[in-house]
Amino acid sequence: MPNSKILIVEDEGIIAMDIRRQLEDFGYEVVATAFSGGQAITLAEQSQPDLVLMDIVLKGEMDGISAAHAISETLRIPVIFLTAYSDPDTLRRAQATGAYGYLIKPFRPDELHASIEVALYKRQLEQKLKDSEQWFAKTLHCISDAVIATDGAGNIRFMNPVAEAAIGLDLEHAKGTSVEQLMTLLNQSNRAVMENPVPKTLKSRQVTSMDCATLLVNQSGHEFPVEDGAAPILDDDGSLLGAVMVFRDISERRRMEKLLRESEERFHSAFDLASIGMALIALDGGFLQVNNSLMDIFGYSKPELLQANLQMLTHAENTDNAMALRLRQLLADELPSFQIEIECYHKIVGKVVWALLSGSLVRNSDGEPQYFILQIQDITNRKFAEQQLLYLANHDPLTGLLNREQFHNRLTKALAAVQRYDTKLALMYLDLDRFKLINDTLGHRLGDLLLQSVSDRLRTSIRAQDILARLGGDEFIILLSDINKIDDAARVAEKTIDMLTQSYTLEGNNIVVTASIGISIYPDDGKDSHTLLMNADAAMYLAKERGKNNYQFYTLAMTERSLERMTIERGLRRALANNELRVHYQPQIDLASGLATCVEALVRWQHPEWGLVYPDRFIGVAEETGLIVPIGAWVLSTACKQVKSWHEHDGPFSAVAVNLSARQFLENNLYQTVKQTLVETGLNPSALELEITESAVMQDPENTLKVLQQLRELGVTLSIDDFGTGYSSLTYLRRFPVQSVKIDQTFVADISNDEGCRTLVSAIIALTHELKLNVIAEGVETEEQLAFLSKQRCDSLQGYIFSRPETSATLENEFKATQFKTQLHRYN
Ligand SMILES: Nc1nc2c(ncn2[C@@H]2O[C@@H]3COP(=O)(O)O[C@H]4[C@@H](O)[C@H](n5cnc6c(=O)[nH]c(N)nc65)O[C@@H]4COP(=O)(O)O[C@H]3[C@H]2O)c(=O)[nH]1
Repeated sequence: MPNSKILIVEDEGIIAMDIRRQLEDFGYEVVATAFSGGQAITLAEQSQPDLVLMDIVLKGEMDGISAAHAISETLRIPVIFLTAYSDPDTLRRAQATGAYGYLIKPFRPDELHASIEVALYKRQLEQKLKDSEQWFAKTLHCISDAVIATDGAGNIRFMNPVAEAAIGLDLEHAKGTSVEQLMTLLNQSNRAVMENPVPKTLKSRQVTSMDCATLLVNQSGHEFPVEDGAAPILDDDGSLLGAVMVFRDISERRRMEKLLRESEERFHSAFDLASIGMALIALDGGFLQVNNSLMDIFGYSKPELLQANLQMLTHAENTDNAMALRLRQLLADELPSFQIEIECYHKIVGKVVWALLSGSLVRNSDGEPQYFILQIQDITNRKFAEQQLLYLANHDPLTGLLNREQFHNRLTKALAAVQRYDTKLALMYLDLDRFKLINDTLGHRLGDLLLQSVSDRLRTSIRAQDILARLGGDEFIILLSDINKIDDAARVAEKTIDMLTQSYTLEGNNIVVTASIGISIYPDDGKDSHTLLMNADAAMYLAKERGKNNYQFYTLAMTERSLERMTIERGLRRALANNELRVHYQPQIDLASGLATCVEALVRWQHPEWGLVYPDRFIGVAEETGLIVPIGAWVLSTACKQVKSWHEHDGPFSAVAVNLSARQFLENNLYQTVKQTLVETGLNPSALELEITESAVMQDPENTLKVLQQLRELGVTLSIDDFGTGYSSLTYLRRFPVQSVKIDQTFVADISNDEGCRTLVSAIIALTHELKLNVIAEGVETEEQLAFLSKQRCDSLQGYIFSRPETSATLENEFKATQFKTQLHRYN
């Protein structure tokens, strides 16, 4: 190894120089020459040679052996002794220093060269071995497994730090001890002592694994699960040198496994016992796992479900659309999870299950899709309740027809659709005539049955594209779509009226009902739902006014009338509050005496702008709106006060006739109002006559009869007004406690020119007298009428011929009853 650095230690200068020369010839570098032991140590320290050539006998206190000892011990530099002495004692001492060679002087240069080369090579091998050992030692230090190496007898030679920690003893103390003494191995399940793998391996020369359920009990009594085993260490020729045992503490792994097991168990029990349905679904839709609730929800057993796929439960369209889309989105990572409500099949054919389905996708650690997790909640009851609520919100509970709000929606939609085409729509507003009467006389139950039967008939009569609704009470509405001509709507209205007027047999009662229909046409009578409905309603009112049981089309005049009606209604409310109402009185003349004792009270409205307004203009609105009730009460009270005042102040009249409208009879407290008025005014009931029209009586004959009887018991006189215009039912005349009948002025007006009318008036007077009732004729204007009525022995007369209705003051001042006496005597 040329260029190796060599230190020469030789106290003989010539010999040292000779050796130097030889060394340099061999190509070595001589770093220094020392002449004593002390100098050798110092120079070795400074020059760090690869080799020291050391003479044993040196001048001074320290010989070469002592110096070599110090150099190899502290500086680990190999030393070759050069000496002339080879006695055994010197050799032994030299050997003890670990010398790399020993050359006896005189030696040949080639001997020196060979000794140096051998020493340097040996030194190099030792260094490599040391490096390798260090490398192994470091590696064993770093690995996380415990490593124990033993000799052939199983005694410890090496332990890495992990093994030291596991055993609870360091290498220094453990070295030489049998591995079996340092650890006990137990079977984890029965705690039986197990054979250590090291002796086993040493015996068998085979690799031995530990049972996986092995517990290691270490020096401190601490025990923990371990795994792995032992392997034999054999040299190149197969001789057994020892065994190496490698093991690891698997407590943490066991703990993790336990946690995982527990977590899986928790998942399984949560999965199996969850109150909502749960399923793991393969990517192709097949069921991988299902829980008990899922089976309950759909009625299938676990095996049935596990052989099936999601499609079996869901409606085809769900699987194709919403649900399939969501699953695809999960796979494409476009959604983290989803929730949808879908309609599913139950095992029982025809049974529907509504499910709230929440889904997510499970991926593995590489992000690859594994399976879907679905949670399925049975929301059938909620869904049905919602549908029920929706149905109730949109339908009339009695008839099942659409209600007002829903009709509005449909109408608005129909209008939006029809605007694109040039077609017409017709709105038929239908109201049953005198339904209240049926309801009140036959009871609400039958009333309801009638409404249901009417609905059924209407339902069957309309076409699929038409819309039928009940607006409330006895009001129905029909939207006829696709009307080409207005006549089409008229035909439907006629047919509807015919169909509805066929009698109904309800719980043994034969009931006949008629209907009034108002029709408005889109776009002629309005372009929006509100206007069309309002106008159909106005037309329906016209149908009512025109005798009911007919249909009317909307006209512009109706709008004007309805505006007027609204103005009057507003005005009347104000009139009551502002005391704008007046009562005028028209005398009634007794034919026999020629005296006027009774007057009829007639209401007027002193309008601040319009002047004096007559009842024909506002009584109808007052009746429709119910304002007639307070107005009627006011007129009654005013009239009673007036007559009372005449009684007290010797006035011209002793009795008054007051009109009552049908609406007042429908109010429950009419009797109380009359009674209280009489009490408050102090008027004798015999001085009060109440006039009711025939039609008012007929609206609710039973109730009217009851009230009339009560009023009669009070002592007031009762009279039938406008007789002859309505039913003219003699049966009622007989049954009702009335004292007089008033022939309607239309008959009186026709007396002069209508023979038939004269006959009718004569018959009414004769029949009424037969029934022992008084007859009064109103609207007497001419002498001819006066003469005829006198001749027919009409009891009393009223009309312009005697006096127009006047204020009480006017009558008090101007009315002269006596002047009629002579006039009447002409006809008596
Ligand atoms: N053409 C003509 N008409 C005559 C003649 N003599 C009297 N009249 C009118 O005939 C109507 C008689 O009253 P009615 O039949 O009860 O008819 C009354 C009555 O039904 C109703 N009415 C008036 N006041 C009240 C009231 O206080 N309450 C109620 N409920 N209705 C009333 O209004 C209707 C109209 O009242 P008015 O306009 O005051 O009209 C009165 C009166 O002015 C005549 O010779 N020729």
